[in-house]
Amino acid sequence: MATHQRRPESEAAATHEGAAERQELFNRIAPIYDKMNDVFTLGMHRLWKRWSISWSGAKKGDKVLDVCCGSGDLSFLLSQKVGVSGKVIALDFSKEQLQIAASRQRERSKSNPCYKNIEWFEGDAVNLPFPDSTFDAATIGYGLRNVVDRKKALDQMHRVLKPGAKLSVLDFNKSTSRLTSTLQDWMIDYIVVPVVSWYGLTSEYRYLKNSIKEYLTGAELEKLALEAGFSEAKHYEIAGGFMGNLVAKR
Ligand SMILES: C/C(=C\Cc1cc(O)c2ccccc2c1O)CCC[C@H](C)CCC[C@H](C)CCCC(C)C
Ligand SMILES: C[S@@+](CC[C@H](N)C(=O)[O-])C[C@H]1O[C@@H](n2cnc3c(N)ncnc32)[C@H](O)[C@@H]1O
Repeated sequence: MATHQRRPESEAAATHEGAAERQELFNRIAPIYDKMNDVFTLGMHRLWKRWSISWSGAKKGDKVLDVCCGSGDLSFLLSQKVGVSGKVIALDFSKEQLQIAASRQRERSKSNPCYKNIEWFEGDAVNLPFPDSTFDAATIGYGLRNVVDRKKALDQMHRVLKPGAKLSVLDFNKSTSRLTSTLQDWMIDYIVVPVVSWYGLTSEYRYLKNSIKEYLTGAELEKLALEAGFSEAKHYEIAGGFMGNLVAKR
């Protein structure tokens, strides 16, 4: 009888290879996700997200899409950018992440009604429930690397963008520099994982390391975006090469 050998810990990403496993992973880490991002980047991830929004070209009155919105960091920045006359559609397949996003929206809307322009959707990035040519801009922050079928997600984002609109893809940079990738691994192994072990989330953050290894380089992301039909694609390295942002024009 065939037995399913459990993969060694070193292939943590492989044990989260399916979409359902990743969906559960993000449900599990939702309670500490935002806090850990602030702690481990000393809040700098918020700056990188602001840059990503700027690269999207979103402006006042636009209707924009945030794919893999999670707890809503990019959605809230887009909300401020498009203002009360604009609309933000934010999609994720993690119920837990979306619950945190909606709770944050309720809280923030008390002091700034602008945030009421965000609408949350539970859905899959590879099957966006929106018509063609709907959005003036789109973002996907730390999401594309986690989507199993990245090409399909890019095809979908291309489809729902208006001609000439931009997609901004913020994520880790799969660096071609051995020093940078070694430093990334070291920080996750010796700083991130020991801390999150206090919350019993070791394998979830070990997945992070392997997902970066299995990601695409900047040049490969540019190529994939062009294959998805985008007319232009440019990848920018930020944060000393630890992170990167792809800007693709429809
Ligand atoms: C906002 C950040 C990461 C979001 C994020 C994305 C994922 O795919 C995950 C998967 C599984 C668990 C967690 C995440 C996740 O949080 C950016 C940094 C947050 C990281 C937790 C910190 C990792 C340290 C980096 C290797 C180096 C930090 C950069 C330096 C400060 C310039
Ligand atoms: C690391 S979080 C990023 C959240 C947010 N964009 C940010 O920048 O903090 C990745 C998010 O992608 C979502 N995700 C991964 N694969 C997805 C898919 N196929 N469809 C929809 N959401 C997905 C996860 O549920 C998770 O909330």
